[in-house]
Amino acid sequence: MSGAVVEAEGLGLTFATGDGPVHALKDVSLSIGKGEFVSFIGPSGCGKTTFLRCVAGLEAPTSGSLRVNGMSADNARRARAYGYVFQAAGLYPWRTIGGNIALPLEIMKYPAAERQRRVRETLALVDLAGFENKYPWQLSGGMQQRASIARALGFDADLLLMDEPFGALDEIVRDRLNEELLALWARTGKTMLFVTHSIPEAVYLSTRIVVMSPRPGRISDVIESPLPKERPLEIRDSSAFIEIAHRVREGLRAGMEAA
Ligand SMILES: Nc1ncnc2c1ncn2[C@@H]1O[C@H](COP(=O)(O)OP(=O)(O)OP(=O)(O)O)[C@@H](O)[C@H]1O
Repeated sequence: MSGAVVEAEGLGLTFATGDGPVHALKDVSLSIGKGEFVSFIGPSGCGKTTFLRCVAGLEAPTSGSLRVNGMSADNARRARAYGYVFQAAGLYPWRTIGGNIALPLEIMKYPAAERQRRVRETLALVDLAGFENKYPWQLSGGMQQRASIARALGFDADLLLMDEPFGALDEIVRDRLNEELLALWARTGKTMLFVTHSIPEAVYLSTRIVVMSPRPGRISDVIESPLPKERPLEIRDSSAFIEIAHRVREGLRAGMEAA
């Protein structure tokens, strides 16, 4: 066994639609090791969400193979191998922030005291200590997104799947959350799969950037980041950062031209 957290080999997914087949993914091969921070970037419709949903066992590939934590994606889903964070925070408005974070733990039948402990712990991790009894509408958009990350962290999965979690936020809030997410990643050592449309966000966060292109959705470039693990926001002005951003942009352009 390779020990990879995610191992995709020749992965393909074709949706049968009324207008004919849609090749959402074609021949995607990628191995993601423990503790990596991998971003997926590409134009709308290139299969980023579909790939994440395959890893999550929510979509069944039509060709190739996929292992998550050494098992089928379906079994990994059953074993609750991952936390999933969506673009919209998706908190239940009638539950408090603590109640929202506790919900998956209730479903998994964690005892009340353990639920309480984990709610407190994850809220502290995302810098929301003390907000347990507030309702989602009492929090800003950025705080709600942090609460949804806390919910995904609550049951200690080693793998976090994040689909454009900060896409709807303004740039200043997004910068702050990017910094916090990096700190959280450094503290927890989790494996991150992160979908984004933003080149600076992908370059700032990732140890590896997967550039995708559409029709059919496939990988057009994989970029290893030479940036150090410690990354103050100012690193975005460094020549190393600008160079990687340039390569991502070129990869996106080449992918669009080939499509
Ligand atoms: N359930 C489905 N049935 C049919 N086609 C689908 C389905 N889900 C996705 N697709 C198609 O598959 C392709 C890839 O979609 P996907 O949502 O993975 O792209 P994406 O890169 O995440 O796009 P975006 O950046 O807009 O979120 C698109 O052409 C989409 O229309």
